[in-house]
Amino acid sequence: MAARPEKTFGARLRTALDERGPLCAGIDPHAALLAQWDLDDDVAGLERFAYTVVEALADRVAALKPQSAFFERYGSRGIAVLERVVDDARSAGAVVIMDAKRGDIGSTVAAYADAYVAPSSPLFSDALTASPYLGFGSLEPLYAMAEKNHAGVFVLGLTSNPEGSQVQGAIGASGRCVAEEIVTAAAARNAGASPMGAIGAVVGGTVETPGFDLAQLNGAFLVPGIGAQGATAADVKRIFGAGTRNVVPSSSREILRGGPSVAGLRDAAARTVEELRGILD
Ligand SMILES: O=C(O)c1cc(=O)[nH]c(=O)n1[C@@H]1O[C@H](COP(=O)(O)O)[C@@H](O)[C@H]1O
Repeated sequence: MAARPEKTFGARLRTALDERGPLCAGIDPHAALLAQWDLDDDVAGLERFAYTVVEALADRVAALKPQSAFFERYGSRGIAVLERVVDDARSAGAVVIMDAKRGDIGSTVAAYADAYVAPSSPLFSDALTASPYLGFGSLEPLYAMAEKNHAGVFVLGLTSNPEGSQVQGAIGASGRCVAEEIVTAAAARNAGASPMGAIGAVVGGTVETPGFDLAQLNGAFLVPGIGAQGATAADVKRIFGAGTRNVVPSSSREILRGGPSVAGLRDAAARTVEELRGILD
Protein backbone atom coordinates (compact mmCIF):
# COMPACT_ATOMS: atom_id res chain seq x y z
CA MET A 1 0.00 0.00 0.00
CA ALA A 2 1.31 3.43 -0.97
CA ALA A 3 1.49 6.23 1.55
CA ARG A 4 -0.30 9.54 1.06
CA PRO A 5 2.35 11.85 -0.41
CA GLU A 6 3.53 14.54 1.97
CA LYS A 7 3.30 17.35 -0.59
CA THR A 8 0.31 18.25 -2.73
CA PHE A 9 0.08 17.12 -6.34
CA GLY A 10 0.66 20.69 -7.53
CA ALA A 11 3.82 21.01 -5.45
CA ARG A 12 5.20 17.65 -6.63
CA LEU A 13 4.47 18.40 -10.26
CA ARG A 14 6.04 21.86 -9.98
CA THR A 15 9.25 20.38 -8.54
CA ALA A 16 9.39 17.65 -11.21
CA LEU A 17 8.95 20.18 -14.03
CA ASP A 18 11.58 22.49 -12.56
CA GLU A 19 14.12 19.72 -11.97
CA ARG A 20 13.51 17.54 -15.02
CA GLY A 21 12.05 19.81 -17.71
CA PRO A 22 8.63 20.10 -19.32
CA LEU A 23 7.88 16.60 -20.60
CA CYS A 24 5.47 13.79 -19.93
CA ALA A 25 6.35 10.58 -21.76
CA GLY A 26 3.43 8.30 -22.53
CA ILE A 27 3.64 4.54 -22.11
CA ASP A 28 1.39 3.29 -24.89
CA PRO A 29 2.37 -0.28 -25.80
CA HIS A 30 0.67 -0.44 -29.21
CA ALA A 31 0.84 -3.80 -30.99
CA ALA A 32 2.76 -2.09 -33.81
CA LEU A 33 5.38 -0.80 -31.34
CA LEU A 34 5.78 -4.24 -29.75
CA ALA A 35 6.45 -5.58 -33.26
CA GLN A 36 8.95 -2.78 -33.95
CA TRP A 37 10.73 -3.71 -30.72
CA ASP A 38 10.74 -7.36 -31.81
CA LEU A 39 8.40 -8.36 -28.99
CA ASP A 40 5.37 -10.59 -29.14
CA ASP A 41 1.91 -9.14 -28.63
CA ASP A 42 1.41 -10.94 -25.32
CA VAL A 43 1.86 -10.28 -21.60
CA ALA A 44 5.59 -11.08 -21.72
CA GLY A 45 6.01 -8.57 -24.55
CA LEU A 46 3.95 -5.97 -22.71
CA GLU A 47 5.99 -6.51 -19.56
CA ARG A 48 9.31 -6.16 -21.34
CA PHE A 49 8.16 -3.06 -23.20
CA ALA A 50 6.69 -1.25 -20.21
CA TYR A 51 9.51 -2.05 -17.78
CA THR A 52 12.10 -0.95 -20.35
CA VAL A 53 10.39 2.44 -20.66
CA VAL A 54 10.32 2.80 -16.87
CA GLU A 55 13.99 1.81 -16.59
CA ALA A 56 14.94 4.29 -19.32
CA LEU A 57 12.84 7.30 -18.34
CA ALA A 58 11.40 7.19 -14.81
CA ASP A 59 14.52 8.71 -13.27
CA ARG A 60 14.67 11.61 -15.75
CA VAL A 61 11.33 12.78 -17.17
CA ALA A 62 8.97 14.89 -15.08
CA ALA A 63 5.99 12.63 -15.73
CA LEU A 64 5.11 9.25 -17.16
CA LYS A 65 1.63 8.56 -18.46
CA PRO A 66 0.72 4.89 -18.84
CA GLN A 67 -2.26 4.47 -21.16
CA SER A 68 -4.45 1.99 -19.29
CA ALA A 69 -6.18 0.64 -22.42
CA PHE A 70 -2.99 -1.00 -23.69
CA PHE A 71 -2.67 -2.90 -20.40
CA GLU A 72 -6.38 -3.73 -20.06
CA ARG A 73 -6.35 -5.55 -23.41
CA TYR A 74 -4.36 -8.35 -21.74
CA GLY A 75 -6.82 -8.77 -18.86
CA SER A 76 -5.81 -9.17 -15.24
CA ARG A 77 -2.19 -10.01 -16.08
CA GLY A 78 -1.92 -6.76 -18.02
CA ILE A 79 -3.28 -4.85 -15.03
CA ALA A 80 -0.67 -6.56 -12.84
CA VAL A 81 2.02 -5.16 -15.16
CA LEU A 82 0.39 -1.73 -14.92
CA GLU A 83 0.49 -1.90 -11.11
CA ARG A 84 4.22 -2.52 -11.15
CA VAL A 85 4.79 0.20 -13.75
CA VAL A 86 3.03 2.74 -11.53
CA ASP A 87 4.92 1.65 -8.44
CA ASP A 88 8.37 1.51 -10.02
CA ALA A 89 7.92 4.78 -11.88
CA ARG A 90 6.80 6.61 -8.75
CA SER A 91 9.69 5.12 -6.76
CA ALA A 92 12.13 6.47 -9.38
CA GLY A 93 10.70 9.97 -8.91
CA ALA A 94 8.42 10.34 -11.93
CA VAL A 95 4.98 11.85 -11.46
CA VAL A 96 2.62 9.14 -12.73
CA ILE A 97 -0.46 10.31 -14.61
CA MET A 98 -2.76 7.35 -15.12
CA ASP A 99 -4.45 7.80 -18.46
CA ALA A 100 -7.78 5.99 -18.08
CA LYS A 101 -10.17 8.88 -18.88
CA ARG A 102 -12.75 7.72 -16.37
CA GLY A 103 -16.18 9.31 -16.04
CA ASP A 104 -19.63 8.23 -14.82
CA ILE A 105 -22.42 9.24 -12.45
CA GLY A 106 -21.07 10.44 -9.12
CA SER A 107 -21.78 7.30 -7.10
CA THR A 108 -19.72 5.23 -9.56
CA VAL A 109 -17.03 7.90 -9.87
CA ALA A 110 -16.47 7.39 -6.13
CA ALA A 111 -15.31 3.85 -6.93
CA TYR A 112 -12.96 5.12 -9.66
CA ALA A 113 -11.56 7.48 -7.04
CA ASP A 114 -10.90 4.50 -4.76
CA ALA A 115 -9.22 2.69 -7.65
CA TYR A 116 -6.80 5.42 -8.72
CA VAL A 117 -6.34 8.15 -6.11
CA ALA A 118 -6.68 6.30 -2.81
CA PRO A 119 -3.32 5.19 -1.38
CA SER A 120 -4.85 1.83 -0.41
CA SER A 121 -5.21 0.94 -4.11
CA PRO A 122 -2.47 -0.99 -5.96
CA LEU A 123 -3.02 1.46 -8.85
CA PHE A 124 -2.61 4.60 -6.72
CA SER A 125 -1.29 7.22 -9.11
CA ASP A 126 -0.21 10.82 -8.75
CA ALA A 127 -3.06 11.84 -11.06
CA LEU A 128 -5.84 10.41 -13.22
CA THR A 129 -7.27 11.64 -16.51
CA ALA A 130 -11.06 11.95 -16.34
CA SER A 131 -13.91 12.88 -18.66
CA PRO A 132 -16.17 15.67 -17.34
CA TYR A 133 -18.70 15.16 -20.14
CA LEU A 134 -21.33 13.72 -17.82
CA GLY A 135 -21.04 17.16 -16.26
CA PHE A 136 -18.09 18.67 -14.36
CA GLY A 137 -19.86 18.03 -11.05
CA SER A 138 -20.28 14.31 -11.77
CA LEU A 139 -16.56 13.93 -10.97
CA GLU A 140 -16.91 15.56 -7.54
CA PRO A 141 -16.04 12.40 -5.54
CA LEU A 142 -12.86 12.11 -7.58
CA TYR A 143 -11.83 15.73 -6.95
CA ALA A 144 -12.51 15.35 -3.24
CA MET A 145 -10.58 12.08 -2.91
CA ALA A 146 -7.68 13.41 -5.00
CA GLU A 147 -7.40 16.60 -2.94
CA LYS A 148 -7.57 14.67 0.33
CA ASN A 149 -4.80 12.30 -0.79
CA HIS A 150 -2.59 14.93 -2.47
CA ALA A 151 -3.26 13.48 -5.91
CA GLY A 152 -4.49 15.25 -9.05
CA VAL A 153 -7.12 14.98 -11.76
CA PHE A 154 -6.81 16.06 -15.40
CA VAL A 155 -10.24 16.78 -16.85
CA LEU A 156 -10.60 16.73 -20.63
CA GLY A 157 -10.92 20.28 -21.90
CA LEU A 158 -10.07 20.58 -25.59
CA THR A 159 -8.93 17.15 -26.73
CA SER A 160 -6.42 16.58 -29.51
CA ASN A 161 -8.74 14.58 -31.79
CA PRO A 162 -10.69 16.33 -34.58
CA GLU A 163 -14.07 14.99 -33.33
CA GLY A 164 -13.72 16.67 -29.93
CA SER A 165 -15.05 20.07 -30.99
CA GLN A 166 -18.55 18.61 -31.58
CA VAL A 167 -19.03 18.46 -27.81
CA GLN A 168 -16.30 20.68 -26.40
CA GLY A 169 -16.93 23.56 -28.82
CA ALA A 170 -20.71 23.51 -28.41
CA ILE A 171 -22.23 26.52 -26.68
CA GLY A 172 -23.27 25.66 -23.13
CA ALA A 173 -25.99 27.05 -20.89
CA SER A 174 -23.78 29.99 -19.89
CA GLY A 175 -23.39 31.12 -23.50
CA ARG A 176 -19.74 30.06 -23.45
CA CYS A 177 -18.36 26.95 -25.10
CA VAL A 178 -18.50 23.74 -23.06
CA ALA A 179 -14.70 23.47 -22.79
CA GLU A 180 -14.55 26.99 -21.33
CA GLU A 181 -17.25 26.09 -18.81
CA ILE A 182 -15.14 23.08 -17.77
CA VAL A 183 -11.96 25.12 -17.38
CA THR A 184 -13.82 27.84 -15.46
CA ALA A 185 -15.32 25.25 -13.09
CA ALA A 186 -11.88 23.72 -12.52
CA ALA A 187 -10.42 27.18 -11.91
CA ALA A 188 -13.02 27.85 -9.20
CA ARG A 189 -12.00 24.62 -7.52
CA ASN A 190 -8.29 25.54 -7.71
CA ALA A 191 -8.73 29.11 -6.42
CA GLY A 192 -6.12 30.10 -3.88
CA ALA A 193 -3.98 26.97 -4.21
CA SER A 194 -0.22 27.37 -4.38
CA PRO A 195 1.80 26.61 -6.47
CA MET A 196 -1.26 25.23 -8.32
CA GLY A 197 -4.43 23.31 -7.60
CA ALA A 198 -5.15 19.62 -7.94
CA ILE A 199 -7.46 19.92 -10.94
CA GLY A 200 -5.63 20.13 -14.24
CA ALA A 201 -7.05 20.21 -17.75
CA VAL A 202 -6.18 18.48 -21.01
CA VAL A 203 -5.65 20.73 -24.01
CA GLY A 204 -4.31 18.94 -27.06
CA GLY A 205 -1.29 20.39 -28.85
CA THR A 206 -3.20 20.04 -32.11
CA VAL A 207 -6.09 22.35 -31.20
CA GLU A 208 -6.78 25.71 -32.82
CA THR A 209 -6.44 28.81 -30.67
CA PRO A 210 -8.77 28.05 -27.72
CA GLY A 211 -10.54 31.42 -27.82
CA PHE A 212 -10.89 31.72 -24.05
CA ASP A 213 -8.66 32.42 -21.08
CA LEU A 214 -6.64 29.35 -20.13
CA ALA A 215 -4.51 31.27 -17.59
CA GLN A 216 -7.45 31.38 -15.14
CA LEU A 217 -7.00 27.66 -14.30
CA ASN A 218 -4.31 27.88 -11.58
CA GLY A 219 -3.63 24.24 -12.38
CA ALA A 220 -1.61 22.14 -14.78
CA PHE A 221 -2.32 21.62 -18.48
CA LEU A 222 -1.61 18.20 -19.91
CA VAL A 223 -0.85 18.72 -23.59
CA PRO A 224 -0.86 15.48 -25.58
CA GLY A 225 -0.37 15.28 -29.33
CA ILE A 226 3.31 16.21 -29.44
CA GLY A 227 5.09 14.16 -32.09
CA ALA A 228 2.93 11.41 -33.57
CA GLN A 229 -0.17 13.60 -33.89
CA GLY A 230 1.84 16.42 -35.45
CA ALA A 231 1.98 18.98 -32.63
CA THR A 232 5.29 20.72 -31.92
CA ALA A 233 6.83 22.92 -29.26
CA ALA A 234 5.80 25.91 -31.41
CA ASP A 235 2.16 24.79 -31.16
CA VAL A 236 2.39 24.74 -27.37
CA LYS A 237 3.64 28.33 -27.49
CA ARG A 238 0.91 29.28 -29.99
CA ILE A 239 -1.83 27.91 -27.72
CA PHE A 240 -0.57 29.10 -24.34
CA GLY A 241 1.35 32.27 -25.26
CA ALA A 242 3.10 33.62 -22.17
CA GLY A 243 1.27 31.17 -19.89
CA THR A 244 3.36 28.04 -20.41
CA ARG A 245 4.64 27.67 -16.86
CA ASN A 246 2.21 24.97 -15.75
CA VAL A 247 2.12 23.20 -19.11
CA VAL A 248 3.04 19.51 -19.33
CA PRO A 249 3.53 18.57 -23.00
CA SER A 250 3.05 14.86 -23.59
CA SER A 251 4.38 12.55 -26.28
CA SER A 252 3.98 8.78 -26.54
CA ARG A 253 4.69 7.04 -29.88
CA GLU A 254 7.40 9.42 -31.05
CA ILE A 255 9.49 8.74 -27.95
CA LEU A 256 8.63 5.02 -27.80
CA ARG A 257 9.87 4.58 -31.39
CA GLY A 258 13.32 5.38 -29.93
CA GLY A 259 13.32 1.89 -28.32
CA PRO A 260 13.91 -0.90 -27.76
CA SER A 261 17.26 0.26 -26.36
CA VAL A 262 17.34 2.26 -23.15
CA ALA A 263 19.80 4.66 -24.80
CA GLY A 264 17.49 5.18 -27.78
CA LEU A 265 14.55 5.99 -25.52
CA ARG A 266 16.65 8.38 -23.47
CA ASP A 267 17.89 10.15 -26.61
CA ALA A 268 14.36 10.53 -27.94
CA ALA A 269 13.11 11.96 -24.65
CA ALA A 270 16.13 14.26 -24.31
CA ARG A 271 15.63 15.64 -27.83
CA THR A 272 11.96 16.35 -27.12
CA VAL A 273 12.59 18.02 -23.79
CA GLU A 274 15.32 20.22 -25.30
CA GLU A 275 12.97 21.38 -28.08
CA LEU A 276 10.31 22.19 -25.50
CA ARG A 277 12.70 23.91 -23.12
CA GLY A 278 13.95 26.07 -25.94
CA ILE A 279 10.53 27.53 -26.56
CA LEU A 280 8.68 27.44 -23.22
CA ASP A 281 9.22 29.79 -20.27
O1 LIG B 1 -5.55 12.41 -21.97
C1 LIG B 1 -4.71 12.18 -22.85
O2 LIG B 1 -3.56 11.94 -22.56
C2 LIG B 1 -5.08 12.40 -24.25
C3 LIG B 1 -5.99 13.41 -24.49
C4 LIG B 1 -6.16 13.88 -25.80
O3 LIG B 1 -6.86 14.86 -26.03
N1 LIG B 1 -5.48 13.28 -26.80
C5 LIG B 1 -4.62 12.23 -26.60
O4 LIG B 1 -3.98 11.78 -27.56
N2 LIG B 1 -4.48 11.72 -25.33
C6 LIG B 1 -3.66 10.51 -25.09
O5 LIG B 1 -2.30 10.82 -25.33
C7 LIG B 1 -1.63 9.74 -25.98
C8 LIG B 1 -1.13 10.24 -27.34
O6 LIG B 1 -0.22 9.33 -27.88
P1 LIG B 1 0.72 9.69 -29.12
O7 LIG B 1 -0.18 10.21 -30.19
O8 LIG B 1 1.34 8.37 -29.46
O9 LIG B 1 1.73 10.69 -28.64
C9 LIG B 1 -2.64 8.62 -26.09
O10 LIG B 1 -2.48 7.76 -24.96
C10 LIG B 1 -3.98 9.32 -26.01
O11 LIG B 1 -4.99 8.49 -25.44
